[in-house]
Amino acid sequence: MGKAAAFFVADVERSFSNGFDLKLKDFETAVAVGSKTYVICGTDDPTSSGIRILNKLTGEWVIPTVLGTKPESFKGHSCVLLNKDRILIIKHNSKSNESVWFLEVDTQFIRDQKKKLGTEVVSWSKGVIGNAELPLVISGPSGVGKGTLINMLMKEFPSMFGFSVSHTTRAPREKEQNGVHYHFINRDVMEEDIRSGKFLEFAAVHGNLYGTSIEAVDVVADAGKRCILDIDVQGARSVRASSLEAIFIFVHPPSFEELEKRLRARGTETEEQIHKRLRNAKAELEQGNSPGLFDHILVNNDLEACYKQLKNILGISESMNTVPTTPSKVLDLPVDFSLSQINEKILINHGAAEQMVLDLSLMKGGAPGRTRGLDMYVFDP
Ligand SMILES: Nc1nc2c(ncn2[C@@H]2O[C@H](COP(=O)(O)OP(=O)(O)O)[C@@H](O)[C@H]2O)c(=O)[nH]1
Ligand SMILES: Nc1ncnc2c1ncn2[C@@H]1O[C@H](COP(=O)(O)OP(=O)(O)O)[C@@H](O)[C@H]1O
Repeated sequence: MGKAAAFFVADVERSFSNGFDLKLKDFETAVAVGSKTYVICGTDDPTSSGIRILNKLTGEWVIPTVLGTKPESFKGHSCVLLNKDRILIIKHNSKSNESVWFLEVDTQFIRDQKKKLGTEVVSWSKGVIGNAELPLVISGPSGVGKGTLINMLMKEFPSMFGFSVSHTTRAPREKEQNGVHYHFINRDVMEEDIRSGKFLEFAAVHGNLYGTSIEAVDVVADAGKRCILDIDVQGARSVRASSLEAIFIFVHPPSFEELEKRLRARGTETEEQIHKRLRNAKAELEQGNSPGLFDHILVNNDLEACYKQLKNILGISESMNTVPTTPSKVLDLPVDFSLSQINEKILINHGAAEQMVLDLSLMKGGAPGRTRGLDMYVFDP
């Protein structure tokens, strides 16, 4: 999404919508979007999806498929419809670093998912104050050294980077731990999860299914870290085509012979698996060079030199061991407030002389990732 356009004025409904009784409970809000009314549930009930939709033409209620990681603890909140495609939700009595959420109802991502899933779909996207660093997608043939480079980065900068733990149907290697290296999963379950829209991308690689769940990326972002995805070229292509912005890096071996040597020396695959990986490596190397897919190509010849180059691309130096961006000041949001808007600014009205403002003019990103570039500050008129 580019720069946000002028906002559509919020249409927050009370108890009735087009003559239908919405039966709103405590902490529930209703927002009209075209011929539908979205009721956002205010409870923490884990059995509830939290969202129900009234079709105002037929009076029918639908429980949509809800994608993305939903906010924890969700009681008092205020909301506003933006651009007719997403509902901005600000939690009452919360801290500014976890108060802003978007429920996407008609963005491109939602329209694509509706087509794919054949159901009503909404998706949560957390709002981030400031500019969270873009996720990093690292691809390259098996044995080229992706895992080694990623481990070096995570070891040197543990507070800066987090690994997106993929799901796979392949069997664990001896030293691999479930939930750390991969979520090892049965094929039937993974296929069902793919059908229900849990995956940002997935691909069949070397005869197994691999995929990145939306949650895997959200977990890292929620820990305030920059997410690293180790995925194959098909996966990188899918992410490139999605609305998740990222930096794409392809790791190239110095030669095919060296790749084979590393793969054998690693000693984690059978001879048959090594052959399959080497066969696939040829195609991957060709695709890695395809124009427009990768932002950077790294040749992993000397490991230390390659690692240094990777850090240069990421703009980090030896002396950095904290999050590179200056963290924004965390503000306390009042127990109760209402929202109004002036162009791309949302005013948080709570009766005090000083006013809180959420500035959306540099808003970017959105589901299946976070919504970044927001600013929140106190304004004393
Ligand atoms: N598309 C996609 N590829 C993945 C994912 N996770 C891992 N891969 C890729 O699957 C391939 C095989 O990974 P793995 O079995 O760990 O073997 P290795 O590459 O030899 O270490 C690699 O190219 C990974 O980048 C994922 O979530 N999605
Ligand atoms: N630049 C390098 N020179 C020599 N060996 C390397 C280099 N980079 C990685 N390796 C080794 O090659 C093997 C494969 O690396 P790994 O990180 O597992 O690859 P990938 O994750 O891409 O499959 C490992 O045994 C690793 O120690």
